[in-house]
Amino acid sequence: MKAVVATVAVDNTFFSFDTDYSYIVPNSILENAQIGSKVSVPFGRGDKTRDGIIIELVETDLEKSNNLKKIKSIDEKLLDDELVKLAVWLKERCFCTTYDCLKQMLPRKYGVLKGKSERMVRLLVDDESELSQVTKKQKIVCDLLFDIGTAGANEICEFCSVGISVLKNLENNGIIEFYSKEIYRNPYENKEVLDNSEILLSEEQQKAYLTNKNMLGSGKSGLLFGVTGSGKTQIYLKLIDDVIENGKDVIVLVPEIALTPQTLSIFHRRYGDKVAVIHSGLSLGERNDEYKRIDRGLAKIVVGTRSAIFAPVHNLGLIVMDEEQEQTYKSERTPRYNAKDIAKFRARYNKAYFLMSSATPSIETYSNALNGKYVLSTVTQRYGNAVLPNVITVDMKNEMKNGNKSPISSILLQHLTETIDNGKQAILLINRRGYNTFIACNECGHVITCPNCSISLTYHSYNNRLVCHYCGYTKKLDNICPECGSDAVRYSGFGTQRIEEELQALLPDAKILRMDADTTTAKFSHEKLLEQFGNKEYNILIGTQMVAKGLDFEDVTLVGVVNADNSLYDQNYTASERSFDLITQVVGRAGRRDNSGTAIIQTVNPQNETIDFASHQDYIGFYNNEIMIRKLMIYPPFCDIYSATFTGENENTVALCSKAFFDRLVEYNSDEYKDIKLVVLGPTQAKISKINNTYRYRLAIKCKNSQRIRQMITKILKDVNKDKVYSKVSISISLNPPDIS
Ligand SMILES: Nc1ncnc2c1ncn2[C@@H]1O[C@H](COP(=O)(O)OP(=O)(O)OP(=O)(O)O)[C@@H](O)[C@H]1O
Ligand SMILES: [Zn+2]
Repeated sequence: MKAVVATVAVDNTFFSFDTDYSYIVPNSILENAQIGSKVSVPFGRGDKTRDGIIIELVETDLEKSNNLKKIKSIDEKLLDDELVKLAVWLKERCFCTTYDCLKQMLPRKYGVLKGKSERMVRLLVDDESELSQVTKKQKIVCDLLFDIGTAGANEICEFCSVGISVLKNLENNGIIEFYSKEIYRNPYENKEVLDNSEILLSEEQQKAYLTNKNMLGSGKSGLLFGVTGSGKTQIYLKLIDDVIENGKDVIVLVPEIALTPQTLSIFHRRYGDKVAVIHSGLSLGERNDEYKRIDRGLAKIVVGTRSAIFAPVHNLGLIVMDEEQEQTYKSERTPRYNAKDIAKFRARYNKAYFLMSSATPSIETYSNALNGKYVLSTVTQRYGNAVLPNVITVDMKNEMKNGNKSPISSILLQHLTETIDNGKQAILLINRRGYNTFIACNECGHVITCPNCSISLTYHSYNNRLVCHYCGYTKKLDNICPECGSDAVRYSGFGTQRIEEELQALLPDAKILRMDADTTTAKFSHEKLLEQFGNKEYNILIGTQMVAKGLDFEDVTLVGVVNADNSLYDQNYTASERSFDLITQVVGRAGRRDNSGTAIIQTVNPQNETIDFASHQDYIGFYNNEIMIRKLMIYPPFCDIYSATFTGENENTVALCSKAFFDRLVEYNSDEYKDIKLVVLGPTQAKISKINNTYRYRLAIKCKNSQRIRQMITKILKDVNKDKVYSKVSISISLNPPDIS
């Protein structure tokens, strides 16, 4: 006698115990059992019912399967074979359970919900480790929000079977917040196609387009590298036209939906209701609707953030990743995947093509393009008559010497005045929000920091409070030093609010728009503010990095970087790359049409190489310099880095846990895993050693990523997890994270 045995990924199991669970498929449901089917299974000693997904089906002898439990009931097939294979592949790389991976692809899990709610809820914390004190019910709510970003308050109560008081308590603890949904303009309002005119490419654009067109159907990856304003969007729109014409589906990934309203509207105008949009601002109901439209083939083009890479398209032909260098493509939550790796997997599986696009590609990507792993296409000129802006670097040390104490140099002020007089617009980048960014006691030198985090507090003028940008702690402003009691507390450092105030004093008639996390608390107010700026209701837009990228405004002729030094001295190996990217991108916002543009970069280090390369928009120069440093110091792409982060409420236990991990690592590496070459950095306190009363330690392993090393790390994790002493420490492993400090 034969029996069919299913391998089932079961919900809510622990990584340390995760194996593949086998169940007998009873004859009564055999007909419906498929890979990707949702099932209910008995689990554990009490045989409690759990959800699961079938990931494999095999026929065996009945005797061999005698002691197996039986599947209780079966539901519809929720996932294509492709996505199930992807989950299994991902699980092997992300140190989590198969179900953790499947969950990324299972929006229909929430499919029972109907209706839209106006009152929305979103998380205020980024990391699960910050949730150590929540109740069981609160945890269910947080897990849901971690999965999907935001949801309606009613939806959450219904879905998690909790009362509104659970949400209220989470709100009181600063873990979630309520917001009204009205501010968000429904992207699907405008469903008709408004503009499907043929795109006429310039000669250079055409060449890049043809290179990529040749790659359709190859299963491979490519890089479209073109200076800011070179029309990369136009090139991939034309590719998308081709793919759609061939009856295939497209996924377009963007770094953040709220910051790319312009890109989104191009897609809506061109493809109408063939576009599905997936991002974390959708309610459960909306998300569910979008997945249905994709699944049924009504939507052919999925535009979305990182998680849209898991969209259930059935006939994938092309994946485009816009601004491929952005860190948002790397998930720092379980499963800690990089959307790029998923894109490569899906391109290979479907014989589709994966195209990355950027004016400032990541060092790894450009290196892969040079060594032939990716197909490289390049656009060196701006489209039409537009030229790259003229760049002026201002040495702020001289400004000081000449008696100008303002954060706005005289040259920048003069250009701002001229720009406004000419009826044009300016964008100013300032990297910090708030008013003063540094508060210390003149008497004893004490720096005022957050009581919950190892972070200095920022002064916000609008509510006259000190605020922690990590945990949201706030405190009323007073001038008394908490350490020595003197009233000599002084405020320094410039944030966006301070710059706004200074500018308004210098240019009383100017209409100034400030955009940062404080002015855009409602997620989609970005869109509205940008629209107002586009309608020329303002002369100057000032903001944090959210004003630096992707914007395409005809009348912006001046760009200013108020303090180019802010991000340069970060301890991370990616620091120069990030500064170069930010400065190049913001400079690239000026003079994108017929008007020539000017960019003014203020710095106290005019000799700094990164600033110099960025001011010339010299990516190749920057790359050649940076790749040498990476090679010398052995950093990616010359190695891979696994970083392990240890977090918990008791600092001593966290430190000991990181040490235990380290000891195991050394032990295994000198014995069973002797063949693996690696270098360990740490363990040490993380640069931000405490967030929301949770202590953080770090360890980094430089190595060559392989199945062997993943096996070794898995073994160490299981060992350490089994030790009860460390049961309250959570360990997360991430491959090549942008931040290892
Ligand atoms: N072939 C074309 N026909 C008409 N307009 C074009 C063409 N190519 C580019 N443009 C216009 O030039 C401007 C810049 O193009 P686009 O925004 O695509 O550049 P980009 O390379 O994506 O820039 P960035 O990297 O700075 O975001 C846009 O307003 C776009 O409409
Ligand atoms: Zn804090």
